[in-house]
Amino acid sequence: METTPGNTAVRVRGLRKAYGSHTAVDGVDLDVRTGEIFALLGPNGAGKTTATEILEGQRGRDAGEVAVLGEDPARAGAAWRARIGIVLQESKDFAELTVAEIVRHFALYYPAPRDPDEVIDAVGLADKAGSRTTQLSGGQRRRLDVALGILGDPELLFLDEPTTGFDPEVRRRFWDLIAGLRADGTTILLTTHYLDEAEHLADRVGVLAAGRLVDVDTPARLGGRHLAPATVRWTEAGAPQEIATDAPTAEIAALSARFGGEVPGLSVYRPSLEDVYLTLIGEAR
Ligand SMILES: Nc1ncnc2c1ncn2[C@@H]1O[C@H](COP(=O)(O)OP(=O)(O)OP(=O)(O)O)[C@@H](O)[C@H]1O
Repeated sequence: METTPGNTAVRVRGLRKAYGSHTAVDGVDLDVRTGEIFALLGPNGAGKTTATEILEGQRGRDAGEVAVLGEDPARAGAAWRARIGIVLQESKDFAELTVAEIVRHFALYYPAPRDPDEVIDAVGLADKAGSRTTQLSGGQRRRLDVALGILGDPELLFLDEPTTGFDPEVRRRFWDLIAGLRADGTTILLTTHYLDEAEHLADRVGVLAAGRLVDVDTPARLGGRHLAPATVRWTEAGAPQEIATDAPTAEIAALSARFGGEVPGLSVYRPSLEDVYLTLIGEAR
């Protein structure tokens, strides 16, 4: 089976989609490389869900070229569908079934599924295998969604806001699970509103604003973040002081020499991913 031309899992050129007079996706070019975690960021209504649903083959497009695992999702069939995994924002409802029953049932839909018990274990639900979904917490429901998304052993996994409502510890464990999937070779396209999640997980991020992709880069370089000066702050004569500098270490050494050791209230600040993200979407308005 053909995987991907030039190690590209997703290739999009000139993608356009309008709902009536409203253009939701407005000429997007995007490449997701095989084996990477790519995070799509953007404010509410930016077009993330529309774009990903087109890539998943769940929504038609008005214009543009799209290749996902080498095939056009608008025309691809069941064999292609078995190579992708999808975790939607909303959980499905399976009130009367247990976790194990659901996972075993859905395994029947795939030509070469992963072992259901191993998948339940991988998402940390082994001790809930006999529980009905109504007895699960929100975070546990989300883990079941992910279990179903990875059950077919997909080459490409779509994760739509996977950790909404998770407590911090569960989020960390979930991140480990996602990083483990990447380590196993799964390509992951993630949409999220959590900048720390993108920073922790993503190899590259793309920022979508009003249907246009305004920047694509690593979390460290997005929006020229790596080039931005650092701000050194300290307290002197009871008043806060600050200086923007490309050489914070030299500034601190000079300050330390001047104070004869410890510099009161010393901190070094660099723009966070959230800072550059907010600047990028502000400029796009
Ligand atoms: N089925 C639809 N019919 C009409 N307009 C739609 C439809 N789906 C989405 N839209 C509009 O298209 C735009 C993009 O929506 P989309 O759901 O793709 O954004 P999003 O980036 O996923 O937002 P969020 O972060 O809130 O999930 C929005 O203005 C939305 O109102």
